[in-house]
Amino acid sequence: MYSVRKVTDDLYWVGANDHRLHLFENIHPIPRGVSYNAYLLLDEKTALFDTVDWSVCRQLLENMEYLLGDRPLDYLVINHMEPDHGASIEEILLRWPEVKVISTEKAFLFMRQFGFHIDGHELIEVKEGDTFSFGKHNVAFVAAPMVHWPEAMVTFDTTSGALFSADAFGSFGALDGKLFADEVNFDRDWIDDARRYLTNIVGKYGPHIQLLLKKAGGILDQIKYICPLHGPVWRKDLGYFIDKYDKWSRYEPEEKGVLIAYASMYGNTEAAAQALAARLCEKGVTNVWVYDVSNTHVSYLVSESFRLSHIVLASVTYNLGIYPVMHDYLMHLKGLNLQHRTFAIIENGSWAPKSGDLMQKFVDEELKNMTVLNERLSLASALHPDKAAELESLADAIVESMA
Ligand SMILES: Cc1cc2nc3c(=O)[nH]c(=O)nc-3n(C[C@H](O)[C@H](O)[C@H](O)COP(=O)(O)O)c2cc1C
Repeated sequence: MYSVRKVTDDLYWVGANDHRLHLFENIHPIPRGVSYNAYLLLDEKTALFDTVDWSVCRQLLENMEYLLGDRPLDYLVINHMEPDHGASIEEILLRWPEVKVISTEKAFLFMRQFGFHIDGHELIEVKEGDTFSFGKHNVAFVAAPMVHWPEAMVTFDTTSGALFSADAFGSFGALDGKLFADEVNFDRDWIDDARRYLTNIVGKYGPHIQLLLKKAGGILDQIKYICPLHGPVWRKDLGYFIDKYDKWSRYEPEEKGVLIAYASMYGNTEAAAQALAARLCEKGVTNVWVYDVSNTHVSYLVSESFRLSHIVLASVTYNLGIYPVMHDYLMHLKGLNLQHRTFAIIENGSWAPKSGDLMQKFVDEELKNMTVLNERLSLASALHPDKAAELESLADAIVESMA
């Protein structure tokens, strides 16, 4: 059975939702599922913008057959050919052998690399600034390299103001009937998954997102809809989400607040993390979030690190090193290029505490544009009352640095 939503009079969402996949890219948990969005334009010519993951191809086909009726599919526009969107390309070509495929040179190369049989079909290679007409609707193609793959482009419908934004402006989370961001409480129910999606998946390519935002900036007043490949479509309050993207891609925190990430085996470092959280709240800083790195998936830690201005690393020493799970979290921050945060350190060890120096070295040498506060809390096995003054000065230093 078809399941489509109308975006405009002649543009339809023909994608599908997936609640079965546990790990997006086989790494990021998606407890709220995910949507694969594709859009069908019924103009004088018909055009499908992107396809869907293979797991939901059947739904895409039913949606298209319903809307097309006796009409042929004239064009397939591929903005992004990563398999969660491109996997159904070949099926579309098999069912509509006359369809002409519009995409970038690199995307065609990737299609061949992935083994799609595209040759023998009419391929229309486009690049930055090229335009095309489907009848009433004229579109312009805009290169979006590394948002999130090098072949990516976005397509702007200059007639309707719809921006087919590929992976940009996407989010984890299945739509479950609600297509538009204004049909949900986005700021309450979606923003965390949108941030987790963007920061973990494209976080490394902030400058490339900035480039795309600059291009979009020139036509901001003409953009009426943002149609991403995952998550809700935007037709109201576009500035809210564009502003979030701007912050994330400039590595600026959204909020003044403290993330306390602790690594603890027997609970003593955890107790110190809790004591610090309590002291901070006592001093009026209540935007404090405490996470155990061992039972929090790193994608959430990354997302929270992008949200908040301050990060406290509290780790036991483990075989003269940083606790491995904490080290993994730090490696993710490095890989995703996070910058402009203030760090504080709590270390623990029973015979040769090293984690403090090592975490400091990591932040200083492996991350960019970070500040580490001088005050450090160093524990020999457990936090005792004789450390109250050190704890206090660490809390004070954090509060002062937030002013
Ligand atoms: C496998 C293992 C390796 C450890 N390596 C060190 C070490 O190199 N140096 C050290 O001072 N303590 C080491 N410790 C001890 C813990 O870091 C220490 O007991 C710490 O206080 C535990 O804090 P927690 O209660 O938060 O787990 C090690 C403990 C384990 C289990």
